[in-house]
Amino acid sequence: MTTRIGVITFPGSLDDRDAQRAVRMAGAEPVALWHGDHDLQGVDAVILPGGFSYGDYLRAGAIAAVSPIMTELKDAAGKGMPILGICNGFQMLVEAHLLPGGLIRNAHQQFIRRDQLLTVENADTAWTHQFSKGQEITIPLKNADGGYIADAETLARVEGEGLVAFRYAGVNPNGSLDDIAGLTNPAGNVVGLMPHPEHAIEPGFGPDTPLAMRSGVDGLAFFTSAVQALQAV
Ligand SMILES: NC(=O)CC[C@H](N)C(=O)O
Repeated sequence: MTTRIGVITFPGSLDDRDAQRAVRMAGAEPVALWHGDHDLQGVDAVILPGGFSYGDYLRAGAIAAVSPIMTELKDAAGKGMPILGICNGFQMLVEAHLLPGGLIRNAHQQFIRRDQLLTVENADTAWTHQFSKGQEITIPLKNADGGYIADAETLARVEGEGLVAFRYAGVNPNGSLDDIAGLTNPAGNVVGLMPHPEHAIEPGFGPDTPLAMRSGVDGLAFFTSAVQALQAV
């Protein structure tokens, strides 16, 4: 049976089409979902895409986190559905308390765009199991509000329970605590990260370092991991 992965579009989403394309390239059927509907259309997994939902008013992701479809999304998350939040989608997941902590303005106060080296810290989630722990991958980063924060107690829990999915390697581009670039929930079905795997799925369209040095396709395994996990059920 075809795996169907929904991508929710919010007012101000930018990367929903790119996420749909990544789903298609991973061998699944993308399903366009709308933030204002109370309906996940029976999909097997959901992606919250990057962008500037609601213009990043209040805080990035804060208004999207209380939009109608989040009721159904939270319910599905609790039942184990694979959910991936990319950049603005990661911001939504923390604002919706599906992942712990918060995301604030980059420490240097600038929007940043760079090809970012990451270390895979948790390869035991629905979206990362085709990687191996300690693997280094390059994924594009482009945001203004990527600084990860958490109080001491939350950070100790995040580290102690192995909820760090990705860390920035080489440089910390935004002042994130413990170099945290992405998180998983304890069950491993909900994953969020600031970099954009959907922009690194095809040679020539990914990170802009010489292709001889880097494949530019490190992002594809996020999507094929979820498809494989769902097809194994
Ligand atoms: N690329 C994005 O998704 C941007 C996310 C968010 N609006 C920020 O600037 O931090």
